[in-house]
Amino acid sequence: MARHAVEANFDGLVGPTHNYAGLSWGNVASKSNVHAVSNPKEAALQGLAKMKRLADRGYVQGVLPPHERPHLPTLRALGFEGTDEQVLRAAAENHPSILAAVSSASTMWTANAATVSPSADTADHRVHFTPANLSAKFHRSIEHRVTGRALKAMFADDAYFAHHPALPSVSQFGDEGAANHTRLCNGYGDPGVELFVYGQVAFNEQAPAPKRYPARQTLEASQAIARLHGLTDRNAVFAQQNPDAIDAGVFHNDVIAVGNGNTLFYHEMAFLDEGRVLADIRSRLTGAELEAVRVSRDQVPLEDAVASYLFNSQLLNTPDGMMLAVPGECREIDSVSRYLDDLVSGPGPITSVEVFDVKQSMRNGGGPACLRLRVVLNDDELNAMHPGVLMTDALYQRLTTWVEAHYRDQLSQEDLGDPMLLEEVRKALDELSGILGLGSIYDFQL
Ligand SMILES: NCCC[C@H](NC(=O)CCC(=O)O)C(=O)O
Repeated sequence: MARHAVEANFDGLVGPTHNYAGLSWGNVASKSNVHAVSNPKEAALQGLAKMKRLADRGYVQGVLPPHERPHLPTLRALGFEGTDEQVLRAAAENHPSILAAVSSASTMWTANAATVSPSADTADHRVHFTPANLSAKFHRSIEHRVTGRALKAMFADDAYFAHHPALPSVSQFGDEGAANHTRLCNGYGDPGVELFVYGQVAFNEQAPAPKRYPARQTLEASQAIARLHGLTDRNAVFAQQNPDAIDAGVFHNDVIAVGNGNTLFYHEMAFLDEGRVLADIRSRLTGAELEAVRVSRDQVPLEDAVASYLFNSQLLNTPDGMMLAVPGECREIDSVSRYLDDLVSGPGPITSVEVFDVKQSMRNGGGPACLRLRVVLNDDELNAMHPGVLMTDALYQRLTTWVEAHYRDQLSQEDLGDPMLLEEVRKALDELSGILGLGSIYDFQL
């Protein structure tokens, strides 16, 4: 008999240095908003409002803390010396691009924090976590150590939870975490099928690959994660992303597909070999029939899918079907808005659509799905995890007050070298570790 389990969603709390630095070549929004002035306070409040709304609807909602940025240990490792102020000044004056990279609040996109396999799928029946090395982008490659610490603090009991270090940080093992990983299942507590989507085969130069933009995830990385998590051919499927989609700005699979339960919602351009992917899932899925909700180019052109982030939505169970939690931009693009109206009035599994305003994050290429890490937990595992990070009315109030007290309402590239900003961040994060009860996870606290 399957255990009762829930899908808990852990959203990344937006950090106080949220800014638009244009760091992600291949991510259209990041490039087109380069050097716009950001509003970190609004960004964090938008994220908290999303978490609160979903928690109020009865979903298990948690929060992952932001990291210390600018990250002084990285600047020191790159040879910047002296007091913190001197290090910051030297970086700001001589290497503003490096300072921007170590100042990114990119840990908000927790779909890239880790890959998580639920205990119903793994050989040792524990929940397995591997933080993503994010080696494709320097600003993101510095996330995994602190992410690993936070995940260990939240899921500490090794009777239930297994933590692996990130894969080797080289392009051959480029790993972007759950953004390229979807689980199909009957009930959450039933054994499922884990779909790993990769952009490129690293050790075969002849294999199909994008021409314009980088493929961030390799097959070899996905296979390594599956091995580490104790998955087998019976419950893991590996599928190549369509290289043309990557070249059109689909830098992660979660920009073009999302799955929940027995349903895979995807664009026809998502996979290199769509027929094989569906057949591989169907032959492994037990207890349920796969519902493939396919969106054609005629319904939604690929560029509209990328601009609206239609597929970067959360697909959530409701009492009478499934709800698609979409970013506001989906209602601003005609083809997408029309498609959504048809979708919910049709016979398929997706029965409602709700709009979430995460514009500050969207302008860096992060929609509702990028902002959350899914962790399927059975009742014992939910009881065993650290409860201080789970969203309640009280935690929402505390975090909102905390953001109001510590965050700026505008931030430009010039502000990143301000020593006051670093001080504000450390003070805020020190207080936050207390609020969340996670202990010391930041370098400045060790
Ligand atoms: N899953 C969504 C990730 C978005 C993220 N954007 C960024 O890092 C842009 C940051 C900037 O350009 O300032 C990325 O591309 O990895």
